[in-house]
Amino acid sequence: MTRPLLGCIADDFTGATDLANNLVRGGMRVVQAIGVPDAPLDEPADAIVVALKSRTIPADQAVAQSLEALCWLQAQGVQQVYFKYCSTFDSTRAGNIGPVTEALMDALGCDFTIACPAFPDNGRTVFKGYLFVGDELLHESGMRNHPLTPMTDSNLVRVLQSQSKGKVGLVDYRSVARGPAGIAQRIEQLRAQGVRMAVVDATSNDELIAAGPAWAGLPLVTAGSGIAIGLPQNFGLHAGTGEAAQLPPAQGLRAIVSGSCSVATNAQVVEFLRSGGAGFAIDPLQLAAGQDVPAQALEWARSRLEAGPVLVYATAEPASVRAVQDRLGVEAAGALVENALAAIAQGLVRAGVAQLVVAGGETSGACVQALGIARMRIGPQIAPGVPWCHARSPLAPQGLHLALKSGNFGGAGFFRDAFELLR
Ligand SMILES: Nc1ncnc2c1ncn2[C@@H]1O[C@H](COP(=O)(O)OP(=O)(O)O)[C@@H](O)[C@H]1O
Ligand SMILES: O=C(O)[C@@H](O)C(=O)COP(=O)(O)O
Repeated sequence: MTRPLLGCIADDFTGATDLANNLVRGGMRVVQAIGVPDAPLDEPADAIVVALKSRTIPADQAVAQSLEALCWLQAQGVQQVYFKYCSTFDSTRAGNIGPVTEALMDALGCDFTIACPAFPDNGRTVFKGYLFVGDELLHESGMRNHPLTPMTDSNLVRVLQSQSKGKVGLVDYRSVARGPAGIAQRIEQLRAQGVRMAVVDATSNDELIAAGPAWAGLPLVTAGSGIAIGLPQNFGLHAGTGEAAQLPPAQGLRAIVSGSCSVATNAQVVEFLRSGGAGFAIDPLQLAAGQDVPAQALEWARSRLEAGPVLVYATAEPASVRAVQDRLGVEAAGALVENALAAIAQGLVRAGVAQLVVAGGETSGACVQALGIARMRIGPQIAPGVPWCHARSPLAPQGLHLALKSGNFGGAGFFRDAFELLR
């Protein structure tokens, strides 16, 4: 069996399918594992993505889990390691991008790496070290109100430096415009200045593809999913050489579980309800008061599932999220809602749902773990960064289709578009 070339560690589950999707589109055969597998890889793959739920946990735990993933990936013989985080650089004050990056560098004996969240297909661009989300700077975008990782500084050199011991620098757009030779020259300058990590400017797919060869010699790259489109060429693979898995035909009932409070998800929920979709809103304060909200949601869903996709959502606008957090605390509110949505996802699958969209990275982590899924196959793309996947679960031995939607990905009609693609 061929050895995998690229070993990836993703800090959340939507991010993992996003990266796997871009690698597949770039020509790689990809295996996506949920958590660190307890056995060696048993199928041919060019890349393996290990999905962790480590974005918002304490930094020391994120480091420990990432190092465990690294160890397993090294045992599979990977040649390069890719630490995948969010294209909006989602982090807490403590990290975890800086601490995990530095721990991986130390373990790999690597003295330099890059940090590039650019994902132009979804409007994430980096210019002079500043991250833009569409036409807005990161700190002016909806990300300033994220329930768990509010992003209030758009200067990524400053953000990464605040989480890191080593020195952070910038490979700016002028060097990137000169292609791999210009980038190599800039990296040498930065190394001479004692810089260990460099944010990389990138504003287009063309730049990311052209820059790809510049990363070939790095044992570790850290990024959103964007740079993945430039990596397969380093291993002699190109778009069109691999293909998205042919997923089995879709069967079973359809549902959406949404715990994302991001701007795009709020618009998607509004649009689904506006167009006549059936929705059940979860009130976190009722959960906190001990009401069996999951049972109520499942009771509500059971009579509606035959008629078409149902939506169960905790998605809310920032003011309402803040009010809940003020009452319950940020972490407690997040965990309460995630656990409830995970129990609902389990109940829905037990009730015959086999086409499930989950909106939100932390939410997806909680749901996929609750479904006992170990591995996912990547299928066709619904929207940039969001593929349909297929997985086996002890609750659905025949398998189920899953789409893990990152909070800010997808247009307003995403939920209906997703099911339409499976028809
Ligand atoms: N109404 C709500 N009030 C407070 N917290 C909420 C509410 N709805 C969802 N949450 C929490 O907000 C977080 C959203 O994060 P996540 O699922 O990663 O979404 P995104 O992909 O948009 O970042 C989760 O921890 C979720 O449980
Ligand atoms: O890179 C991205 O933006 C996504 O792949 C991602 O990580 C999304 O995280 P959530 O918005 O928390 O789903």
